Amino acid sequence: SFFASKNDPLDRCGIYLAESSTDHTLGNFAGRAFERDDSIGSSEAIVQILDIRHHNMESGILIENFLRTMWSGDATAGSGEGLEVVSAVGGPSFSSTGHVGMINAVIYHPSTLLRTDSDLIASGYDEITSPGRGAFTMYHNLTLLAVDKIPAGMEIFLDFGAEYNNYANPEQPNIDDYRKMDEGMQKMVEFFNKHAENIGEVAANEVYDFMKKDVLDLTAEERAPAARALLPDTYHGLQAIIDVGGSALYNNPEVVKDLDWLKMNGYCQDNLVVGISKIAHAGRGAFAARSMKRGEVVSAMPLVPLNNGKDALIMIDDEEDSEDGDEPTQSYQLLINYMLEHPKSSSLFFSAGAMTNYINHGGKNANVKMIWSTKAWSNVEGARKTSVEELSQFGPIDMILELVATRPIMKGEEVLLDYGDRWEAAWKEHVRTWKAAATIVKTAMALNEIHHGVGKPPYPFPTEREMANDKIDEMKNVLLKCLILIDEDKVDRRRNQDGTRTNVYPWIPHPVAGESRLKTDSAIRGVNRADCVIVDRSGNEASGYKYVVKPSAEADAKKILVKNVPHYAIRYVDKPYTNPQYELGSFRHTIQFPDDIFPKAWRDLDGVSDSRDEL
Ligand SMILES: C[S@@+](CC[C@H](N)C(=O)[O-])C[C@H]1O[C@@H](n2cnc3c(N)ncnc32)[C@H](O)[C@@H]1O
Repeated sequence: SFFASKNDPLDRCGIYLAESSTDHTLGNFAGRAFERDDSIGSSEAIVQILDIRHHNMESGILIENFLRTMWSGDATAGSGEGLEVVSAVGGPSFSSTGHVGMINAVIYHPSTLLRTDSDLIASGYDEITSPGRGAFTMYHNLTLLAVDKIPAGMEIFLDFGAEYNNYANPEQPNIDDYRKMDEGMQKMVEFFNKHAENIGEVAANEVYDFMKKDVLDLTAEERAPAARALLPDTYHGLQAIIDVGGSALYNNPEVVKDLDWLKMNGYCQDNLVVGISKIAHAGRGAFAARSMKRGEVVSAMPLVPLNNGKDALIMIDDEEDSEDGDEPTQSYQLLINYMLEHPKSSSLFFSAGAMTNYINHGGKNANVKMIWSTKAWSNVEGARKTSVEELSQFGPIDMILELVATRPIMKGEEVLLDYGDRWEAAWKEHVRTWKAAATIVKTAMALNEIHHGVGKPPYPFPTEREMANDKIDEMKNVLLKCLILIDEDKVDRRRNQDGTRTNVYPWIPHPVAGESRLKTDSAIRGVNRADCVIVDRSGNEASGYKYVVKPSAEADAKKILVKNVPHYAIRYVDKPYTNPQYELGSFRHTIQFPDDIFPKAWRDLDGVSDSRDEL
């Protein structure tokens, strides 16, 4: 099962949170070696924040510092939820840094797009009748993907795109300089091993200098200075660089930390795995990946403050017809259910811990509690003395809460926190008064389950022509998305009856081997995710289904077809603004920040603000 096995890699921590080697900012470090295309860490929850800039156009609330710590909806497969989607995530996807020379991982949007919800549905969750409808996120399974070999102890560096502003800087080696020079050095070592003895030391050094100056100037052109800086003084130094794992690691030894140091000074980021909560209607939950002792840190939660948070998370429905003079309807973003609140503070706090966003309310059955971090590399004391208005001077590295076990936790046990009495009362009231809408419209989750249910045979997607008319109403809230990368070199040009031509490209799998840039682009920026229409289908249940699709996002859609698209690369997604998380009447409540640890300096309200719970 999920948790079993003696030499389970889960028994060793796979990734640690600590201070980055690059700056006073958070970083993540490999707890073991990773191969290219391995996934790193656990599968995170994603909370999609919708049109937040639009909803704050008139509020005057400063939200940019908060948003800067979030991903764009493109990176998490959520950009189709609305006009502007920003994604709140925790864990290594949140707390890793970037580096122009040493990108070794990407946030991998197909992991989320291709998620399944069979476990949730099998647990008895009924999306129509559950009072949990719209109260927890439907986005999960976000993972990091290694795009390079990563030695144990090395910092995880993500491609944020922004590093590429520095990509052309000739003073600074970039990822391709490192890679090409490593290849070159390998060849040089082979050359000198073979010939140095015969030609003698003087001639060998002359050859080396010739390669280093003239050959490099000719081949690396404007990258020559950056590339040359990576080469040792004499050819004798080449082998040592190859031996440590290449020029990037040789020139930046500080990016690899000692595993014992990490164990002592870092926070393990994969102590928790996701599963279906044991609590009815709660959705997913966090479960212990390994047994933990009382007092042990289960996970760390770096906090991101959002000033005037409750107001900033209000959505105003300005589409609604207000002819009758009614005020436009207001509701809260789903994110509020994932935020910490203290009644005496105007600030809310997003906790970006590894898997901590999955932790449910356990009331008296809670087995973890929050305490402040005392790590030497953090400056919690400084942040705690600063007023909420000034808090943005501090990064999440200085606002770390530890979730510690209040009793021994067994491997496989659900980890639960006490959200507070007011939360519990609000949830009880919600369950008492909640009524299911009479809806026959299915969500993407329900439809994907038909075609991709785990443990069920694949059920074919209908072609455009086969789409039954009586299904159209039921399907009106969803769109088809295909993961598409095409092999441009293998185009097949067909002449149509009307004289036009159609280009038919073969589909290629992703992740793709080869060029790093294409790989990171398609992984994180959603460039291989397109609206699509199914034109034809072949295969059967036993052999699997293959499709011919029309990528309708292409301007020239009519004239492009993609063939051999496998069944798994096709998914339904919800149309904008139809996900249950936007429905009025969905449960909304913050998590209580424990009073005994809430800093005095952050208390800027008088505290009689319970009425703010209601909109
Ligand atoms: C921070 S999230 C916890 C993770 C969430 N279960 C998920 O699947 O993403 C908080 C939300 O989880 C659900 N939840 C947490 N504890 C619960 C409980 N004891 N009973 C019912 N729902 C709960 C509620 O929908 C709440 O708004």
